[in-house]
Amino acid sequence: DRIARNGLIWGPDHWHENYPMAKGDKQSPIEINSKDVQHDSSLGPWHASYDPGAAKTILNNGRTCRVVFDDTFDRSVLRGGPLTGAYRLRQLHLHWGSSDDHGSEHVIDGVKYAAELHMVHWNPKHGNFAGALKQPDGVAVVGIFLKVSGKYSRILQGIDNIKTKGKEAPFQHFDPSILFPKSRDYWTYHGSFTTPPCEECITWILLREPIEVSPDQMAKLRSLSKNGENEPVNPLVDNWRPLQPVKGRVVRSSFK
Ligand SMILES: COc1ccc(N2C[C@H](O)c3cc(S(N)(=O)=O)sc3S2(=O)=O)cc1
Ligand SMILES: [Zn+2]
Repeated sequence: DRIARNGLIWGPDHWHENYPMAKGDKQSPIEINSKDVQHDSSLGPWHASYDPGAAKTILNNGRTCRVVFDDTFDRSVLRGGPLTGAYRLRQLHLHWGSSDDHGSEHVIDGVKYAAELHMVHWNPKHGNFAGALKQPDGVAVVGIFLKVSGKYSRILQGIDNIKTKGKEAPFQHFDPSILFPKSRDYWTYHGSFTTPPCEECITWILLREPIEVSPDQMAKLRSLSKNGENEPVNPLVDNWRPLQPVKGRVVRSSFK
């Protein structure tokens, strides 16, 4: 009952009962309408310098597929763009749908992508991750849209051995930079985690150019299960939060 009450089972409309931030005025995801976007010429390029050796494991936590990195020092960092200072890469994960026509959290001019990959970084000036959560400049998430096409790009090869909730496997010598598209163009706005506790501590950096994944890669993502190994099969799909109100926020772009 406690689990049901914390909204993870009842879903997004109940999260605010345990996480009041879920009804804040800087929630994510949002729809980005190009007509309302403001180009900001002061927004420079962002730079990621990731150490492939920082990658540790890939796991299925029943809600997403996550790769975790060693963030005990400035080993894999993101800087530039809208950010001040170097933010440490902590983990990456994905949100996806039950079919190719939806699955992303952010929506661009009405377009929903098949999936959205999030690279989560935190600002070490706040001491640790828990401290960073409480700061408006505490966390930076790079969002990359995935679209399905015949062209083949290997994402997260290790999905095979984390089929059920709780499964974890080594995931080493992995440089997440290979996931970046050619263009560095991005939108940026201030928002929140798209899952509880929905803290409004995130500088979102959404890449304009989607990356392409093959149908079988998407099928692999959709073959993950929410359930544990010996429980009834409950496919892990549609782990995206519905759109949240923009509430007057301005989305800026690095491009015209
Ligand atoms: C105690 O507060 C916490 C806050 C956040 C987290 N994490 C797990 C969340 O699911 C979550 C969701 C993220 S998203 N979809 O990019 O907005 S990023 C992220 S997390 O890995 O930082 C853990 C504890
Ligand atoms: Zn996410």
